[in-house]
Amino acid sequence: MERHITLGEFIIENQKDFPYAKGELSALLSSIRLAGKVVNQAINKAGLSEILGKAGNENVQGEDQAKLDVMANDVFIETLRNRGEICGIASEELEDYLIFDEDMHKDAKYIVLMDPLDGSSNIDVDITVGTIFSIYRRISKPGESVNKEDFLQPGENQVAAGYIIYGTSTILVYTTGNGVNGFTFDPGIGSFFLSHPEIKFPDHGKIYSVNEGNYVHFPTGVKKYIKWVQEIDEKDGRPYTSRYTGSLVADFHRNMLLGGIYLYPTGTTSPKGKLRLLYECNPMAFLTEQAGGKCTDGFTRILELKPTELHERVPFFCGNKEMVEKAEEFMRDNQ
Ligand SMILES: O=P(O)(O)OC[C@H]1O[C@](O)(COP(=O)(O)O)[C@@H](O)[C@@H]1O
Ligand SMILES: [Mg+2]
Ligand SMILES: [Mg+2]
Repeated sequence: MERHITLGEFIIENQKDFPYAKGELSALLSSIRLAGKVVNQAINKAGLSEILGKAGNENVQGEDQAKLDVMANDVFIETLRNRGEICGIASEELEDYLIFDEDMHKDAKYIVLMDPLDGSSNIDVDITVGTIFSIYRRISKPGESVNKEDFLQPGENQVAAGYIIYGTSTILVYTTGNGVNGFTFDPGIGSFFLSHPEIKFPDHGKIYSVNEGNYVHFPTGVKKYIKWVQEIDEKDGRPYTSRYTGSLVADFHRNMLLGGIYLYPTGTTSPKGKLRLLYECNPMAFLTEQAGGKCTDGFTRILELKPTELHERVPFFCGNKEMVEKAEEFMRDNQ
């Protein structure tokens, strides 16, 4: 039987593809893998522990934090703090970015931005959730103190991005700009193995993912696009199928494998949309483009947007190129 290579072997083997390869990025990816295992274990037995339910405080987004949001945030921060590959981190669950100023971090070249637990509304009801991460080289010089500019870089500066999906199986999917690969966790062995090599969006998609409960609040362009996908047209396989889990990672993963579009547009209740540019949209946009798809805010390429705030939100149109271009057409024609 063909032996699946482990994530560790793959990271080392592909280190050469990375211009600055000295092993720090490989070590950083391994740290994320380690923290992911710890969070995965907690999620798998969440119902048997005190980890379900709300933590009793609000995060900077004004959302009630789930205990698992806090736990996952702590696990990733402490794992990365103890391993020295990064000089700072920003998270959905932290108001401001965190500088690691211990000596072992001073010369570290990378920073991480992350959504420790994505799909929080699904935690207590056992529906798939995830972790999203985005990695940049710092702009400030090693030895200097980390500053806001290090975190407010456009998405096209990312050196790596990915997610861990805690679903029927746990899969870590990432890119360093050389394609997208997925690794399934084997709990019996305790390792991630290459299971989804060189993931590409299929040529055509037939799935649309949007919270139609917000339909009345959507811009005209989105309303017309949704009506269009629901019309009958055998030639291009409409009506499309509606699939929406409430977890970005789960909807994105399905749509990347099967072909589809995920939309979180602006709305009268969320004038800038809901998803956060730095640790939700940028990493998914990097993966999307590496997998042959397209990702915009309805008009502009997500990866070209210049961030101004850590937790800023942007409208998000992501998926098969032709599907996103069709949605953009409706947005342009109905401005
Ligand atoms: O419930 P809504 O408004 O449709 O929003 C669902 C979206 O919000 C999110 O839950 C936001 O992420 P967090 O759970 O990390 O806050 C996405 O995963 C999901 O796609
Ligand atoms: Mg999220
Ligand atoms: Mg989250």
